Amino acid sequence: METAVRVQDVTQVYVTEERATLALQNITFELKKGEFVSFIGPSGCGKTTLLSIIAGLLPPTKGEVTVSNQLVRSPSTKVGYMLQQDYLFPWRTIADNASMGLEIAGMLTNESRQRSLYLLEEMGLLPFKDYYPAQLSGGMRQRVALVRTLAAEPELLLLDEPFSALDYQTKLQLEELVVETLRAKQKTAILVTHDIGEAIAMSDRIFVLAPNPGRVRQTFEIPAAIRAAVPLEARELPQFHRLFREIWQEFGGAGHGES
Ligand SMILES: Nc1ncnc2c1ncn2[C@@H]1O[C@H](COP(=O)(O)OP(=O)(O)OP(=O)(O)O)[C@@H](O)[C@H]1O
Repeated sequence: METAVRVQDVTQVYVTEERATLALQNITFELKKGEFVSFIGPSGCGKTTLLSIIAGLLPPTKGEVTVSNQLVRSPSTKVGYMLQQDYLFPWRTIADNASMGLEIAGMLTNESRQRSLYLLEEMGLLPFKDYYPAQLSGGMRQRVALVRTLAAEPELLLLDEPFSALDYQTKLQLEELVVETLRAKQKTAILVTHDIGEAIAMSDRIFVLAPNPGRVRQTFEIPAAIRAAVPLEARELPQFHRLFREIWQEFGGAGHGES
């Protein structure tokens, strides 16, 4: 299958007056088209730095990133970024928020606006298209943010803890919606999360990062039985619990919860 993302020997050093921090050291991996991977690891291991480099927001000190065989030098509509906060504009309707990414990218046409309305429908949000963000729940707002990200038809989605501000039930529903939507559209995705359970339930592969210097400590392939299930069902499987314990031990069992 074709390679969607190639991260080659990426190293990032932050230099301040006080110190130089090796935030990432020689990170190398490849993702196939349609693959969903997660990065987990303690605070400060370089997760946000890595996403910023892949998004083209930060040039790496060393190494390179290609998305669909094109070198990443600056942000592009090929890469969609979804964050913990939805960053919807309170004065714009849901439909106008959903098409905002298209507008900013200069891609707003009748056709692309229609596509964002269709995505709103897929996410069960069409009845709310004329509402304002304050009239929606946190989970609904994150769904609008997902529509906004998908409307520009990115080839790669970067998901930086997009569910961490939601209650547990909403989080599970959104995990399922995101996995099913991305699988159906064959989108490649990179999720950053502190939640081991979420990473196992959603991914094909998990990279565990370690800090000082930020590096890949271990990689886990997710068993087929888990990948075949939707996230809620995946959590019931014995393979899920075995893997959870294995990754938990990798962390020393501290500071990381299933919820
Ligand atoms: N702009 C910056 N200037 C200097 N040091 C930085 C800068 N940004 C990040 N760092 C340092 O680089 C390392 C990695 O930071 P990064 O934010 O990528 O980690 P993270 O894994 O995303 O952390 P968290 O889970 O807390 O968000 C940390 O030691 C951090 O202090």
